[in-house]
Amino acid sequence: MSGEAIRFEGATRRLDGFEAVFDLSVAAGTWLGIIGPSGAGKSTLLDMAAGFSDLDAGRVAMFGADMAGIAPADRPLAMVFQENNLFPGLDAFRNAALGLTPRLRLSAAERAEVADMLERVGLADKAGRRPHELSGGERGRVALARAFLSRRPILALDEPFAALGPALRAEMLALLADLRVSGSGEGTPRTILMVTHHPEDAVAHADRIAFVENGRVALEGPAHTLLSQRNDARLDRYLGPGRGET
Ligand SMILES: Nc1ncnc2c1ncn2[C@@H]1O[C@H](COP(=O)(O)OP(=O)(O)OP(=O)(O)O)[C@@H](O)[C@H]1O
Repeated sequence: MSGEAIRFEGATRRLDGFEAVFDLSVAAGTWLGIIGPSGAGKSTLLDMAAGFSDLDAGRVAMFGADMAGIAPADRPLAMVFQENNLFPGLDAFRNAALGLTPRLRLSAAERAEVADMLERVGLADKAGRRPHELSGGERGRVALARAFLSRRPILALDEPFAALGPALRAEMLALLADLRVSGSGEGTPRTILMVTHHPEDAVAHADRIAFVENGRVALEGPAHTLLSQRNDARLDRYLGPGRGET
């Protein structure tokens, strides 16, 4: 899939004294890291893309189609939250399978597809466990399996691995990088919008980085150069002294 995966055009949300107005274009197949201070509007950006509430002005388009009035479930986007949003009463297999179909009865082919995805995320032997019987990293794996099974071309991740330690976070990011290519069917990598509080994670994995500040995309550019330019006072303030100079 080529072209533009998502475009924000003056996409506006007003919340109790806070106004976010986003203009941003993300090419299909891009991994975009979204960074910025707390309260800058990063989650609001993903929320606008997911369509959980209406815009106050402007528009969001995906693959050229205006998303106004399109329910979250009907958008070509899957969302992964930090809490993973797994159903506590369902085992890992069922939770993952919900990405494929809301039905509980699966065909043999569907069962095989879910089993294959659980294998890929390293949970083949834990398919029967419910979320509370899994570690944080394992729950994250189930959430990723569900997102990839949904076959939606855009994945939006809001601090998905924030609760994990550095080594496990690195492991999960590597898994995401692998699934993004190998788990995409036709060979086109998924487009990823990933909010992170770890700029180094964005540099390590993302193609591009958007720096969000005060409800705007203040800077957007290639991951490897955006943070090292250090010619922007707002970015300097966010990164702190001595960061991003590599
Ligand atoms: N439902 C809401 N009602 C009113 N204000 C809200 C609501 N949700 C978020 N806000 C405000 O909107 C602003 C942006 O919030 P948002 O969660 O998008 O920031 P963020 O960059 O994701 O922050 P963090 O990094 O801390 O998660 C904040 O000032 C927040 O207090």
